[in-house]
Amino acid sequence: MGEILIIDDDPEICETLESLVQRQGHSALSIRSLTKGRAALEKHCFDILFLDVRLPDGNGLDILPQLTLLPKPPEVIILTGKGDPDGAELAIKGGVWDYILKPSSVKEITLTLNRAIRYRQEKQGNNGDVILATKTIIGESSSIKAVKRQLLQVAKSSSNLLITGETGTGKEVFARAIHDNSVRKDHPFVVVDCASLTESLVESILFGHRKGAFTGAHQHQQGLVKQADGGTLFLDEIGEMPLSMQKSFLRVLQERVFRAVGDSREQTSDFRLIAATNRDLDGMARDGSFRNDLLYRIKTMQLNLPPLRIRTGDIRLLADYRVEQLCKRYDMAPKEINSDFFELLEKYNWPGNIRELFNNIERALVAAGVEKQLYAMHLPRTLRIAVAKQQIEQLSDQGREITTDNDPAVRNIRQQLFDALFHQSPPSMKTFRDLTERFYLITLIERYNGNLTEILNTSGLSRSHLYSLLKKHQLTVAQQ
Ligand SMILES: Nc1ncnc2c1ncn2[C@@H]1O[C@H](COP(=O)(O)OP(=O)(O)OP(=O)(O)O)[C@@H](O)[C@H]1O
Repeated sequence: MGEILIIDDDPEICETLESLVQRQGHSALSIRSLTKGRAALEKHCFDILFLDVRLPDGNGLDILPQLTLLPKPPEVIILTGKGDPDGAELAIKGGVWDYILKPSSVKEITLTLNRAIRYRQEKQGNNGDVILATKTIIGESSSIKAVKRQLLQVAKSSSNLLITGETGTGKEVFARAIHDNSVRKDHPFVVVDCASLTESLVESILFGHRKGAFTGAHQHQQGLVKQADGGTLFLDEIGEMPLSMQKSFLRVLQERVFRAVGDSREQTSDFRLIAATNRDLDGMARDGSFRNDLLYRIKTMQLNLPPLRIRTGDIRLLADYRVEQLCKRYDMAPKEINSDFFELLEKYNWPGNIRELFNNIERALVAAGVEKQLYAMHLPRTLRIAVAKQQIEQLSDQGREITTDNDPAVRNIRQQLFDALFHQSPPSMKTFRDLTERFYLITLIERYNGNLTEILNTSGLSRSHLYSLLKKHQLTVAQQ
């Protein structure tokens, strides 16, 4: 049995909550103001606190810092109204357990309350410590540290969660870590890849089917939603879920009730939903390709993962981790990583993020074979060319103001590009010609400091030909 405190100035809400709480076998105390609520919390230890945001003598959220000072702070469930859209966000940032939007169904409040009580009991059996199992989440940059802190917060709650981030940023890794750090960790973590669901089979895969429900349904089949009962249902790439399915899924989310294909009985499943996407769901909702009401439901809480290019400081850690992991997996002797290997990795902008980084490292390891050290030259040629091109682009942009022919960076990059081009199979004639044409022009512009007459004399090009080449390579001749 738990002890529940309700702080809300609305007598009707207090009454409803009190009777609901008591029906679940807990004791309840209602208080109508913030000041009296503070006093009650000082005097007595409560397990759960239902807290209204707008109170006659202040904002309910202001009480949160005081709670952290209590020896055994209660789990907080915020009661927030529709007119207070920031309430939920502030509440989550303040580290509360969950929030309920007023008015809410009795079922929804009961579910939230029961989860909070269950969490509380487990936590007490645990001395109150939550151990963050993030061994698989590598990174020490400030942006990843901030997301790890949020991970700890959202793992405490059972609210629906949307993880956003570019492809390969680790959305599934985070979803698993949240599950592993939650009270549901001993129950299944079920992954649904929405991109691979075909419209005809989607209902049966998610909700299951009865024997004979359709041609080919030779036996009863349990769906993924039921398999996630007690655990976490992870909907990967939710933006790909067919519109027809979004409607049925919304009902499951609201009521946690569903019907298997060909079955007249309803079944229940108590799962925590985590959805992930690299698409702009708000934009999709605006143009009608994603249901607004479903979006509103799934993004009760949100976690946004940073792209690798804004946390280049983590690249070394990730590379070390991956090399060690692969050496163990393939039973290879540990390899040392040369600094030029890291330097090259740090120069690339990684549109495919950590997945792309890991793939390239694996290819380098294969290329290195039994060699003890990993060098930049072991990295795939395509990557080295991309880095060289990227740098030349940067330099030629800057070149209008700063580069000189003696700039070691320019020479170094050219060398890198030629090494990269001829290290394995040579490029096509056209690629090679385009690249060398570009270097040639950049070199002339630098050498003659943008003096058009000298560039024309040396190159032997006609003025119109030179201009068309400059246009092709997006270069300009500017005197310094
Ligand atoms: N912080 C991290 N530490 C270690 N490995 C990571 C981290 N983040 C991602 N990875 C690894 O990167 C790869 C891609 O991760 P994951 O599949 O979770 O990305 P994703 O964002 O779900 O990708 P997609 O959008 O394409 O589904 C996996 O091999 C994963 O183990």
